[in-house]
Amino acid sequence: MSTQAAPPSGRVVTLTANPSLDRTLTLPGPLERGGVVRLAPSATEPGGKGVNVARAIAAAGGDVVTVLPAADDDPIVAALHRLGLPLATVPVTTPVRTNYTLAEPDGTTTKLNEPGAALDPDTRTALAAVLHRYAQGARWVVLSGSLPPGTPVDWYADLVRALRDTGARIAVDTSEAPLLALLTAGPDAVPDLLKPNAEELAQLAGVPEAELVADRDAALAAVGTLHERGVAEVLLTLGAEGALLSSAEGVWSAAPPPIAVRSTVGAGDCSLAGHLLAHLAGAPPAERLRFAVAYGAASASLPGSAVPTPAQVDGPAVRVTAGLSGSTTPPSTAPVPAAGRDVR
Ligand SMILES: O=P(O)(O)OC[C@@]1(O)O[C@H](CO)[C@@H](O)[C@@H]1O
Repeated sequence: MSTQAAPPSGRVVTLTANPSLDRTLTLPGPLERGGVVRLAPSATEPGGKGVNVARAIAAAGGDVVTVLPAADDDPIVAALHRLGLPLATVPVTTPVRTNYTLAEPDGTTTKLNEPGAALDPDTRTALAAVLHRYAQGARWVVLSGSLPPGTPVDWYADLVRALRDTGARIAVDTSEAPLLALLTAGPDAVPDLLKPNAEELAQLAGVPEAELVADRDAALAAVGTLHERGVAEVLLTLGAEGALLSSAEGVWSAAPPPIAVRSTVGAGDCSLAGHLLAHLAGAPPAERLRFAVAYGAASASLPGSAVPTPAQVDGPAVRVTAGLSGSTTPPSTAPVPAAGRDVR
């Protein structure tokens, strides 16, 4: 169990352009395709990557606002109100998608994500305006998750450019075409922090995912290609293998404590939240990584898309190493926990 040395200071604003209601189906045994499965009662939680980041930050007492498209009477709005999460919605006429998680007893997590409804150009413009307004004076803006169908793949790049005059740092966690578009959009569209997982980095670097997970030098070389494109800080989450943080200040790697994995959904989002909470508390890079891994592990040990409270996060249990094979960095005054495979 761990608490931060200082409380998080400053606002975080997250955007979830393609939010979801996450329905977790808990299977009594291994999935048998073609059979009838009698489920335990299932739970539904508000989700989408930016929503999860915001929930974890709010649970730690951080100042956070989450921006999303949703009708006022959409169940996700009521669910977020119940959690007390400050939100700014742009109204739409289509319901928020439902994403399904199949959770098997051995911790295997299978995700079935609906595409979500398309956003019309006016809604996109309104989302960008709301985001810009809340970003004024914020410390971080987080752009997370897939883009709804039909959204130009370079929309995140446009948002990064538009947000620059707010002075907020910008973190991005996305995948596939939007991630590629972001990294090829030019130097004025580069985020301050990128949080790929091994699969995403492998796609970007053209290297097999297994190689990145097994070989830290290969992972570091691939991360280097992101720095070459101007990304200042990279948080590479490696599921059960921990994570790596790289910036001009150096490189740190961290291994999570052994945990019983219940659901890896949202573990990557919680890792990003842990990093941001540590940054807001003034923690140095090694501690930011410690918090990232500790939060990811705590998330993976919880069911469904649940996010941990600080009391569930065990920072000192995370082994942080300076460099790839250097000496272990003991916890400073700050703490936190880490992850199973980070399923999108
Ligand atoms: O379809 P996307 O936007 O890539 O991911 C959506 C999603 O899988 O991400 C979160 C976990 O990271 C879940 O809450 C949500 O269902």
